[in-house]
Amino acid sequence: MENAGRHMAEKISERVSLDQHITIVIGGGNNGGDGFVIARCLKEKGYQHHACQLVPDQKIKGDALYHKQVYEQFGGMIERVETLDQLKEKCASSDVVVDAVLGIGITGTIREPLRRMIEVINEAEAVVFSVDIPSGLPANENEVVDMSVNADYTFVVEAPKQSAFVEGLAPYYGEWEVVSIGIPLAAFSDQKQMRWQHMDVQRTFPKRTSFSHKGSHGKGAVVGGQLSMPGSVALTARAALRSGAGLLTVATVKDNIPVVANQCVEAMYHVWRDDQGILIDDSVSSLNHYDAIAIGMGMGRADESQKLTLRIVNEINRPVIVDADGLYHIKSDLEVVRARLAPLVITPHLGEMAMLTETTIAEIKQAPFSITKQFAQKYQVYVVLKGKFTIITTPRGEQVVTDTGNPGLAKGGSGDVLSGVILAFMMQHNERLPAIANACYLHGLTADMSITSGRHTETDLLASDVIDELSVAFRTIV
Ligand SMILES: NC(=O)C1=CN([C@@H]2O[C@H](COP(=O)(O)OP(=O)(O)OC[C@H]3O[C@@H](n4cnc5c(N)ncnc54)[C@H](OP(=O)(O)O)[C@@H]3O)[C@@H](O)[C@H]2O)[C@@H](O)CC1
Ligand SMILES: [K+]
Repeated sequence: MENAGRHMAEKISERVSLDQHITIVIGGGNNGGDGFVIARCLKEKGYQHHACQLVPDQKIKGDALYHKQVYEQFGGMIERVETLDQLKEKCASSDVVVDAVLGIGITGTIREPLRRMIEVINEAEAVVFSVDIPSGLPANENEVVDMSVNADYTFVVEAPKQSAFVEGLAPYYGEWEVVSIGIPLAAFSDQKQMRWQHMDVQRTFPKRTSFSHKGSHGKGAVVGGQLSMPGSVALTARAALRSGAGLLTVATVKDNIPVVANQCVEAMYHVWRDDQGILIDDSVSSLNHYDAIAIGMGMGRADESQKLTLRIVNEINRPVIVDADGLYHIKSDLEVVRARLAPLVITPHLGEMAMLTETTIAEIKQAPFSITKQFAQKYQVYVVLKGKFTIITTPRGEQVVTDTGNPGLAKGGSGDVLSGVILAFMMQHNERLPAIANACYLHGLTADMSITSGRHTETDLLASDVIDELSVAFRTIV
């Protein structure tokens, strides 16, 4: 509590000047305890502040009581705020409100008078900094907001909670950052998701050596494309080559080859359907010679495509990434997926995940972590649930989140590019989770950097621009 409060006071002082007035609103649990530490640290720094206790004295116990007493011993004054009018007056005379009323220990609907007090905080013009979580907001997904502080900024203790990544709940946090208090992540319950960050990419990204040759970076294959959609496989292939694939073969229908080859001269080509549209048998078995295979992009939903997808999932003992139309094909026989032993990565967006799990998009938005975890564990697959936050789940149920990317990626072709980056990274990395998480992180970072650099806007950014800009993001980690 001392560490948490001290770090948060430090963060507050980076954003608030000494002539601004701060009110710290304090509740009865350990979240309130953090509030007493913050009040003492801000006092030490010379801030004009009011520490307002919103609950009766008997509610302050344990560590929180200890820190209340320490604050008082330092000459701090605690004001007991009981009425809404008293709270309104305090908020009106403050530039900043520090919200230490309720943390992750809430149960049930928010009781009075705190409920109306939260409304008062939200009506105030002051900037609101929430301690750990906006007061009243559920920490986990799949819960509804009864009454919550609408924070401008939240200092999350040690690890973000699920609600920070759930569409309907995330906005209450405002901007947020993690305040580390030196507790290992493993000590947290699994409701606290791990955000995959830049330092994780730097830590896990494989190094290329000067003795590298094309074979040592893996041979990959991209299987997909039908006559009306040659672009998808080309995007996946180019993204894979730009992401370090040593050798890449595109298996597509015959008439596509000249079109795709024109866009991707570095790849090799293979026909998977003959002139009558019939699957060529040895095109499946030959895939066992590759280090990883991506399938489904621009593939169409014809029977032959379905047959090919299911045969690859069933017969190929190399890592396989299934995207786009391939996801519809595996849905037709998920038992083949469950029976498969080699790694399978699926990369659905919300609609595809709803289709796979026979739920609705609204249900997935409400409980993305538990729905994907259930599916990943049941079918023993890696799931990349794409969205504003991308949730990556392993067959064992471990989950990480990447939060790079922007609306510029919400366009046709982005998924094809991501599949190509995942394919290439899986060819170069022995561990699956870092390979996939690094791909998602860097794909999003590329889109972000294309916009912050001023070279593109969210409106004009194309999937092929992201391929061309990958080097900018890669340069930040090598
Ligand atoms: N995790 C860590 O390692 C660390 C955690 N830390 C901090 O501890 C926080 C969690 O603390 P916590 O467990 O004491 O719970 P907390 O959120 O303060 O809530 C309890 C209070 O809320 C009240 N209350 C409950 N429901 C209510 C309702 N519906 N409506 C109204 N009131 C309600 C309840 O009242 P009661 O039921 O007793 O009447 C009680 O007073 C965490 O968020 C972080 O800030 C850090 O200090 C450092 C290390
Ligand atoms: K809070």
